[in-house]
Amino acid sequence: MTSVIGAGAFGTALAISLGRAGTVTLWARDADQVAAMVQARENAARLPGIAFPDALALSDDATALPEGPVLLAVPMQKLRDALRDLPDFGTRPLVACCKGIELTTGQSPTQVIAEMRPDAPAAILTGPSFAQDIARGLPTALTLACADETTGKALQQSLTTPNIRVYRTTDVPGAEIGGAVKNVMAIACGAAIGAGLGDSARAALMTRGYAEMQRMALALGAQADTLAGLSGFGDLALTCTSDLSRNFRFGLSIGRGEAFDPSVTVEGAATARALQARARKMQIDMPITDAVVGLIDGNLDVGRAMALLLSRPLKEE
Ligand SMILES: NC(=O)C1=CN([C@@H]2O[C@H](COP(=O)(O)OP(=O)(O)OC[C@H]3O[C@@H](n4cnc5c(N)ncnc54)[C@H](O)[C@@H]3O)[C@@H](O)[C@H]2O)C=CC1
Ligand SMILES: O=C(CO)COP(=O)(O)O
Repeated sequence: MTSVIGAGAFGTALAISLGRAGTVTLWARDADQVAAMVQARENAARLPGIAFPDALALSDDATALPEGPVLLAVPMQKLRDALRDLPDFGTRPLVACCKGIELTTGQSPTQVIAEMRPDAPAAILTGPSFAQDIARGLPTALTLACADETTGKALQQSLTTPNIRVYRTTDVPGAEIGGAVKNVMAIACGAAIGAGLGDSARAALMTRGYAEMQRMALALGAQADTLAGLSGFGDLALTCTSDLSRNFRFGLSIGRGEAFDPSVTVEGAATARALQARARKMQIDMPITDAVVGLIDGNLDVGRAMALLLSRPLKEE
């Protein structure tokens, strides 16, 4: 039986979808939140109005989760803390359900898992999907990346539901870099739209952002096909074009000069910094990522960032 750690938007949505297909346990660290969800049979904070299926069990006791894979649906920058606090799940597969790069170490989700739980097979579930869409039963397609093919195949089976079609790859770096970089590009696109620079500018940022994603991923040994798939191009397309994306909305607020609620999970903010540091170390050119860091730090405004990007030396595409 699958367990989901973290009753935020994504963890709850996955548990709802899995619970419509079979049994699942959703764990949250906050006993009061669990009690409220047991009572209401919904996650009123994150997905109000979407009823839990009967086969979704709730728990605040991570030592009592049933056998089976464990999905880790906590933000990237909290993954290490969560694993530090959680019990040892032995050799059960641990599936990261977060997107980004750890700021303090430059590590990807599965690298953090491998360091914290060396005995557990590590995988990542990523790709274009809004929690609201998954929870409402709308069709979605995701990528499950696992270096071990046998484990990956078993996870692909157990994570497929009536509305989630799971594709599989062994190209873990490709899937992870796609999911990390697309959030940074969504901030850039949001900032451009927020500042009134138009859809043509957005298309340019998406395309050149894809080039940055490719440069970093290929340098890490990823396959180009992975980046053209759901976890790369697919998620870039979704996140850079939808107001449902928190990264895009964060960018919008920068472009409009408005405040943004700091409690909202915006993975691209810390990840932009982490990617910039890694790119510099690897001598990879990532000018849009640099611009996003400048925007977040307040060292650049959107007009100046765009002017810098447009005045770079002319080159072949
Ligand atoms: N919301 C969405 O539509 C999607 C989110 N994701 C990814 O899922 C990940 C999580 O995002 P959301 O669920 O949307 O965020 P969220 O902000 O809704 O929820 C995060 C949850 O993690 C829990 N948490 C934080 N630190 C923890 C710790 N140390 N131990 C245990 N639990 C902890 C929080 O209590 C909260 O319930 C992100 O990496 C995001 O990119 C992926 C696809 C879709
Ligand atoms: O990852 C997502 C869609 O695939 C969710 O995007 P946001 O984190 O920007 O809301």
